[in-house]
Amino acid sequence: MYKIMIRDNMSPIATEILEATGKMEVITDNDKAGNDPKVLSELIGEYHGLAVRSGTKVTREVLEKARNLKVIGRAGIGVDNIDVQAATRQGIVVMNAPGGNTVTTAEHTISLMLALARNIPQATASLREGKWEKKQLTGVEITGKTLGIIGLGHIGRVVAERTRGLKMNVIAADPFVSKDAAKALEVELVSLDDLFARADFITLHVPRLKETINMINASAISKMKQGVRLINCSRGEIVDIDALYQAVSDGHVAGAALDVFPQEPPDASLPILKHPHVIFTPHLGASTGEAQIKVADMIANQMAEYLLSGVITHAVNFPSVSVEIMEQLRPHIDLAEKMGSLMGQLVRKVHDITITYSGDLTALDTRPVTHAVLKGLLSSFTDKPLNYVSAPALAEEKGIHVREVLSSSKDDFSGLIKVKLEAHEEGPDEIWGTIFEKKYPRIVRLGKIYMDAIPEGPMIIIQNIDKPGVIGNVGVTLGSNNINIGRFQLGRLGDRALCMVNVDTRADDQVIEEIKALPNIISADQVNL
Ligand SMILES: NC(=O)C1=CN([C@@H]2O[C@H](COP(=O)(O)OP(=O)(O)OC[C@H]3O[C@@H](n4cnc5c(N)ncnc54)[C@H](O)[C@@H]3O)[C@@H](O)[C@H]2O)C=CC1
Ligand SMILES: O=C(O)C(=O)COP(=O)(O)O
Repeated sequence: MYKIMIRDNMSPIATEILEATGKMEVITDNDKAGNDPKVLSELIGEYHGLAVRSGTKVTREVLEKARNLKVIGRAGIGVDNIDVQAATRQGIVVMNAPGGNTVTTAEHTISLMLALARNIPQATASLREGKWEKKQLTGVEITGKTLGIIGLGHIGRVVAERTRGLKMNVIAADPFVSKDAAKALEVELVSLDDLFARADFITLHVPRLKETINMINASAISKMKQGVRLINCSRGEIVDIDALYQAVSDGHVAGAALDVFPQEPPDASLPILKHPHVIFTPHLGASTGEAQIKVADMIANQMAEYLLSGVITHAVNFPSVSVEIMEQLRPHIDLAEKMGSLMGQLVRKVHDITITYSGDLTALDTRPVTHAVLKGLLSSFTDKPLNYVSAPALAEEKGIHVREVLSSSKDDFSGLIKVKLEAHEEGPDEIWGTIFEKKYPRIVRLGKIYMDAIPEGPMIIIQNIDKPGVIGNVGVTLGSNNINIGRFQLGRLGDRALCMVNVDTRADDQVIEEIKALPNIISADQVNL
């Protein structure tokens, strides 16, 4: 049974989906850990899965205690409340649910823009106080006004489409969107400075990144039109809240609508909370029944699929692969891990790896196969627990440079994986592998010598001078030590030969030393695959 903790008032559909697998015990914990990572750290140890929204801070401190955790599911988009780097290093998959709350958040943005334009929250409060302030609460029309969208991604695009229908002139700044893509949306793509200079309303839809934190600061605001109105449904840290307060106070910014805050919930003493031209919602962008069902349904299914079948979708720290592609990749992933492992056991202190894919493999997403090579290779370099998620992070930590190449060269195999190492030591620097008949793994070359070897179980790899008697001597040595040979594969190039011997039981070090001492032997190593 897997133990899953669900937090942050997620839709109950998540629990239903996970429990329906019959293999998961779900604990809903909305209160116990509150917002305090210390309390969560004490609880997390026994859980295999954790599902959260934005309320839970999954910090390094929490992750250090998460010894059984395999997956964190974010029922929403932003994963900035999760230390993804620390999770990756620990091999924990972090998944989100892109698209599930897009429309709802775009609709909230437009609601806030209209409420801001027509002073609706202020008018409600005024009436509640028994006043009738028609003159003071006069608003502005949005028709014909220019809306500047910063971040033309999922949400930005829905906002663009809907606000064009409201007869706004929509411009956008996003360095990662092409002019053609924007044109297809009938949006004019402009520079950030241009957007600041032209927009009557500005709405933010960028992720929280080091480049976007405080992007709306005093200097940015000074480039905006007098009387601009700002809407923030992205993340609180994108706006320098003190600079915004200053700008609404001196009238440069006519008003602002904030759904998100640098600290959530914000301290009640935050000055901007009292400003009459600023309206607020408590991070409600994604809070509709419809969106919450969609994101909870997505994340629960993704988490179950990963825990039960190893299929990873919408992970932010691992390439996402569909079930069908995973089925095609699976034999290659297993082979790649064995190839990496074999090389890791033969050659230590690697500093550069080039993995070349050719044939059928080039049509697939080969990134998971690369992760498998690294996992196999690095498992013999570390005693830390390692999996497909953490392997690239560990390679980076060890300063190993990894290069992936898709080759169109026609080899004699339908799909070929070549792993070439630059190592600090002597030894075969290259291994080639393929899959026969869609399921049988084969090593077809080691170093410069072609082979036909099955990578499984204990194997003895021998390099020798190609002279008579070597095979007989190796056979006698293994036989006299009661080690049965399963397969004995040979290859040669010039006067050099290579034996890859599958043995039924692992040989003691002393047997390997005996083989090394035989005539014409250059090297003998035992690996376990
Ligand atoms: N208030 C709420 O409840 C919600 C808030 N969000 C926030 O909204 C953000 C955006 O969500 P999506 O549209 O789904 O994400 P997305 O990833 O589809 O779009 C983000 C866009 O920002 C652009 N971008 C990145 N850096 C930029 C920069 N320096 N300048 C301009 N553009 C830049 C990207 O190219 C991308 O097109 C999320 O990251 C999340 O933080 C998301 C859902 C609900
Ligand atoms: O999906 C996101 O990024 C959101 O900000 C939504 O947050 P929530 O799940 O409503 O706490």
